[in-house]
Order: sequence, then structure tokens, then C-alpha cells
Amino acid sequence: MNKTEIERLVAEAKDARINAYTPYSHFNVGAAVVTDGGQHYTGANIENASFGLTMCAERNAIFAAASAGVRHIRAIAVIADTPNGVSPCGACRQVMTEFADADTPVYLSNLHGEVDATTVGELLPGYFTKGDMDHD
Ligand SMILES: O=c1ccn([C@H]2C[C@H](O)[C@@H](CO)O2)c(=O)[nH]1
Ligand SMILES: [Zn+2]
Repeated sequence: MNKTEIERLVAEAKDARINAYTPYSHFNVGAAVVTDGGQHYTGANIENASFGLTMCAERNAIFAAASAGVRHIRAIAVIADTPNGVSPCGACRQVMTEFADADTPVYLSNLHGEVDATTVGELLPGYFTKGDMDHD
């Protein structure tokens, strides 16, 4: 991902954040993914009165891509109003691994222009995969 591509993905995550539905936490998150084919998908966090049913921005973006038939993601950006780049929750880290590689870039961003580049593998070392279900 070059600088222009990263800036575009972070800007898309920021735009998606506008549609966050957060009457309970008031913590708005946006996410954007770009696929191997160059298609872009976004998501925002959507809360529920039954709090546990809340869905994070990252998973909404990834599931939007997957629902459109995408099976591999090239990069992910996440943004929130945080002091440093927002830290994805454990569930989203695991879901990222399903359609990405250990070295797939993840850009953790905030509204002050911070963009911390990390990877799916760094975010969740030892993540559970298909191969972990193999047995004889
Ligand atoms: O990486 C994260 C962390 C939290 N949230 C959402 C879930 C909930 O709506 C709010 C507070 O946890 O932030 C996300 O969307 N992504
Ligand atoms: Zn999450």
C-alpha cells in the first residue's frame, strides 16, 4: 500500500464512521477494507439495546466485503476519536484473519491524523485457523 492508497482507505473509514449508531457508548468507529481486486467496502459500529448484539465497524466492513463475494482482503483501516490509533477488539482481530494473511496491513487511525501501521499477525499472534481443525 502506498501513501495515497493508505490515505484513501483511512478517509473512507472516516466517512463510514459518520453512520455509526452508538446511542449507548457514543464511541463512533469507522472501518474500510480494500480487496485484492481493488474494491472498497466500509462499515461503522452499530449498537443495540441488547448490548451484546452490537457489531463493530471492522466486522461490518469485512462482512460487507464477504457478502459481496470477496474472499481476500489487501488492507484494512480503522478510525475512532482516540488518543492513539484505535485498537480493534479481539473478535475483530480474529475475523480479520479469516480473509487476510498474517502480513496484511492494518492501519490504526484517529481523528488527529495518526495512522499506525500494523499487521493482522501482529494484532493476534497464534490466531485460530482452518488448519487448527485438522485431526487424524
Ligand atoms: O475496535 C473496535 C472497538 C469497539 N468498537 C465499538 C463497539 C461499541 O459500539 C463501541 C464501544 O465498545 O465501540 C468497534 O466498532 N471497534
Ligand atoms: Zn471489534
